[in-house]
Amino acid sequence: MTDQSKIRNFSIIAHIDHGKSTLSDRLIELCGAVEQREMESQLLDNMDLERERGITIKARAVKLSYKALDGETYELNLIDTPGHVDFNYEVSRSLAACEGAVLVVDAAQGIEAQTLANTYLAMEHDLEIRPVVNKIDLPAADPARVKQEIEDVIGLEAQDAPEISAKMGINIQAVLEDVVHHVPAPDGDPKAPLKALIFDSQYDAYRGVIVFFRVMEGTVKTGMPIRMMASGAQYEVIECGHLLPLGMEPCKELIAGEVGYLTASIKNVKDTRVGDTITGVERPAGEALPGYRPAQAMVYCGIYTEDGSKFPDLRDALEKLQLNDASLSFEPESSAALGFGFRCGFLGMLHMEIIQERLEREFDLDLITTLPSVIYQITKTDGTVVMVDNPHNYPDVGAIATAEEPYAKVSIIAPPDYVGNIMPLCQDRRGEFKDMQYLDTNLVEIHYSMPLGEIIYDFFDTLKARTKGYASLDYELSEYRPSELVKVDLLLNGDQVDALSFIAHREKAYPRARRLCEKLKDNIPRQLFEVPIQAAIGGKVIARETIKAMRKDVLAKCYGGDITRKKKLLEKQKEGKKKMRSLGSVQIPTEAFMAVLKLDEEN
Ligand SMILES: Nc1nc2c(ncn2[C@@H]2O[C@H](COP(=O)(O)OP(=O)(O)OP(=O)(O)O)[C@@H](O)[C@H]2O)c(=O)[nH]1
Repeated sequence: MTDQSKIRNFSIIAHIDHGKSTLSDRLIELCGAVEQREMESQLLDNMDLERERGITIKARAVKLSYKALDGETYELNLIDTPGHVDFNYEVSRSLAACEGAVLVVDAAQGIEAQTLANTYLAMEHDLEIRPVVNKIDLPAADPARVKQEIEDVIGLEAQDAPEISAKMGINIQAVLEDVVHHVPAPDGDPKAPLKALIFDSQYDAYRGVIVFFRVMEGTVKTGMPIRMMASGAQYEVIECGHLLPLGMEPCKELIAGEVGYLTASIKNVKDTRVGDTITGVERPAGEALPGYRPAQAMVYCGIYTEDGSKFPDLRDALEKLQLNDASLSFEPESSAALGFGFRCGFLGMLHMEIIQERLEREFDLDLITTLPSVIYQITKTDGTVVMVDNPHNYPDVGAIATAEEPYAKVSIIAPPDYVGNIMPLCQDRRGEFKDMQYLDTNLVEIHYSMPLGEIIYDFFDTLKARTKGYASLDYELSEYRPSELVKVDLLLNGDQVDALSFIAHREKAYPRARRLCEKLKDNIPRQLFEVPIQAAIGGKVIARETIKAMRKDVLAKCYGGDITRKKKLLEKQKEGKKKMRSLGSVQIPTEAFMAVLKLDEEN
């Protein structure tokens, strides 16, 4: 049986680009797990998209076998964490599976925003944090200064922190020695009823869902009947084992403290939610592990294919993605402007972009997406309550008794110097200040209550820009509150374009409507006739732009007196006009349409 005292479970945390992935690779390499030539450049980020965007989307784990200088062999489980606010919950579950964290700090840059934010997260989970100073090969490296900074700013003992170059492979072993000797071994009774924490899962076409977990108490065995405590789903373990860098290694059992995977003919990741507790059916645990939270879609948008006949392909693609992503939701909808498509729900804007990109890239679809929206709660005058995630379904003003929008509890952590930049931003986003407290002399935590609709529009990016990247953000849906909501319709040539309607707070509706009109004007090519662009609330126009008619003399090319040709051309032009009008809308080139929708996300 595995010796618990020889197990070390840890994550690597760092500010972006400080060398987290490079160090992971080096650790894997040093443990002899993978020959260099076999190794993909970055094993832990194993999706193309992740590699290209330089972010880690889903948590992963890998087991390394390390023969330490003390002659003992240790089982090291390196658990990777995603790095964006949309996936904060997954990060928290991954950290909950660890006892320690290696904090990588760039020897030239020193402490940066996410260094602090991630350290704080690790502290919340009571992890043993081990600083490592990376990139000592750089000419600008100043490890002594950076160590002092770690001590002064974070308050972590850092004088003995390993000084390394992950890129050049210098002093990597010191990191492993440090982990082995300072990160505590896991505890937990292997004989207790099973409690295993799910921190990730993945769909595999042949084996069904592969669940990644950390055993907190008890033992997982092949053949054992198990139950997911939150979802209630029951299965029998077909295979369990360890996650090695190049694949899975089955074994008979995994004891408390170990990290591994199991398969059980599970058809859908929905049954194996991140954060859920796996227990045994025969001897179930009394209560689940703390911290489970079902994934909740925060942002919705309509997704359509450019080519309407590709609708079935879009459905197939979404179904496939959903097998692997329990937080993606979708249902069919239709639009007069765009045809048949799906209303999709996401954890946040990044999640939305990732899904859109995967649909386009992995499934070769050309998409049109509508403006993102949150879910509004409308009580009608007849007493019925409707949840509206699509402006198209927004009831008539006359039928609405109260309109409510979702609010979120927002927590921002930043150095005190930036408070002066953060507060006006939150106020501008209709935030309601709650409180502010000093975590230590260098960090404050500010709480706001803010409409979710204001957060999803680039709040995170603006916050980062205003704090030189130093602020970190976390938010959680709290409640619905009455709000002065309006539905704004966009009219082209007098006809409503349903895909461009949006719901907003009255105050924000005007500027947004104006911007949208301007963008439409800039993006729609001139037509043969003048096209008014209007934004209206109810019947009242609140913004207007005009696309001037193309001044093309259609007769210019007709030399001489060929009257039939002239007639034909004039006829064609008229037809053109008619076609546009009789279609009930202006023909907008798809690219222009997308440009308008895309640009608006930035506002
Ligand atoms: N000079 C030097 N460059 C390094 C070292 N370690 C990493 N780098 C470089 O720094 C850049 C970022 O490294 P990554 O390992 O991708 O950083 P990361 O923290 O994983 O970044 P994200 O995955 O985007 O969060 C890459 O270009 C690496 O080659 C080092 O020790 N010395």
